[in-house]
Amino acid sequence: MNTITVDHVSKNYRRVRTEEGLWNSLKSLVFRNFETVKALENVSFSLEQGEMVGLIGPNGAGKSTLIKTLCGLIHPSQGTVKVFDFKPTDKKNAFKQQIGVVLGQKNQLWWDLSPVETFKLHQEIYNIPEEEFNISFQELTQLLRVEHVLTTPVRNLSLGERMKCELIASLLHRPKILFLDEPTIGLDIISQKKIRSFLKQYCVEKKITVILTSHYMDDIHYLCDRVLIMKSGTLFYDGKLQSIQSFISDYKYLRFTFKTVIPHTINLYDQVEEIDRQTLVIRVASANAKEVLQHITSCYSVVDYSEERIPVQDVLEHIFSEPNKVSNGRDQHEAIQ
Ligand SMILES: Nc1ncnc2c1ncn2[C@@H]1O[C@H](COP(=O)(O)OP(=O)(O)OP(=O)(O)O)[C@@H](O)[C@H]1O
Repeated sequence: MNTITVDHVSKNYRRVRTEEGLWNSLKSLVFRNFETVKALENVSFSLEQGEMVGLIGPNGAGKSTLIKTLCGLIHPSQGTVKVFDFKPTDKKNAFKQQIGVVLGQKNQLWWDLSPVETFKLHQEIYNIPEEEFNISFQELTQLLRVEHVLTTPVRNLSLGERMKCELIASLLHRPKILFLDEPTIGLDIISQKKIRSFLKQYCVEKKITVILTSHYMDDIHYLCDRVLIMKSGTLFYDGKLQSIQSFISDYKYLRFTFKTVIPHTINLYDQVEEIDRQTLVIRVASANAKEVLQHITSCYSVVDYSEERIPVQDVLEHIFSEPNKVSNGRDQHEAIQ
């Protein structure tokens, strides 16, 4: 069953455009020039119950706009969004009960209250029965190991402790969908790992549908099989994370291990990715790979050779820096058909 259906959604913002200079700034107080920003353009996809999906893209790609549209915070300019059977912008209480939101850069915890006081407030807001609240509270605080900070004012908590409490606040009412916008931002590696493994364990067990926005690819790798890549407001790619490596077919990585130290005479071709005493990894255009391979193996003493998959990070860099070329489908391969 689909929990989220986004059907040909576009969102345009109108914003004031001011020209440079004092005179133009003054003039714009009276005569306003507006420009339209296409933050989302014809975006369609659907998610099934329990799917964990990574939403990635460069700055300004439209990720936050999409999350806000799904939460009902903004109206789409065109198209429809359905979350279960709800239209998010109707903001029905029954809809709000189904979603949890964590925005890494914004607090939902009250700064001067302790976490437990905010959790009690959430109990009131979401009308959570006492017994249900106690069970969720125990389970979440134990899993995230925050029992020792529950009565400390939020302003005195570390970033990691605060983020764990943010997660608890968003899950106490047992939502079926969780929107996570940069949940590990600014955390040290150990705290990032703890939050990731908690999310994996908890969300898989409870079959919670998760949309995760993160600039840390480790989060996406660990938690999401499927990724939605946004670029300039369009859904550029929708498919398995592993499949994006085959997205770039125009170059390859070749790894050579030489019998002796790499000779100075060697032509390093397109690009050296890694070079050590006896090891060389080069990035070559796929069309030239065979010729390069033949040349190196015939001219030099190579003891080992392999073709390597292009790291996901490099594929993304390539996608983000390329001029827009939309591949809007379930998977790159499906999209092209
Ligand atoms: N309230 C707004 N009014 C006008 N333009 C906006 C508004 N909010 C966002 N935009 C514009 O819409 C585009 C998409 O912005 P959005 O915040 O959705 O991108 P994003 O992918 O979340 O970026 P980031 O990774 O930097 O958070 C950007 O060009 C942004 O300047």
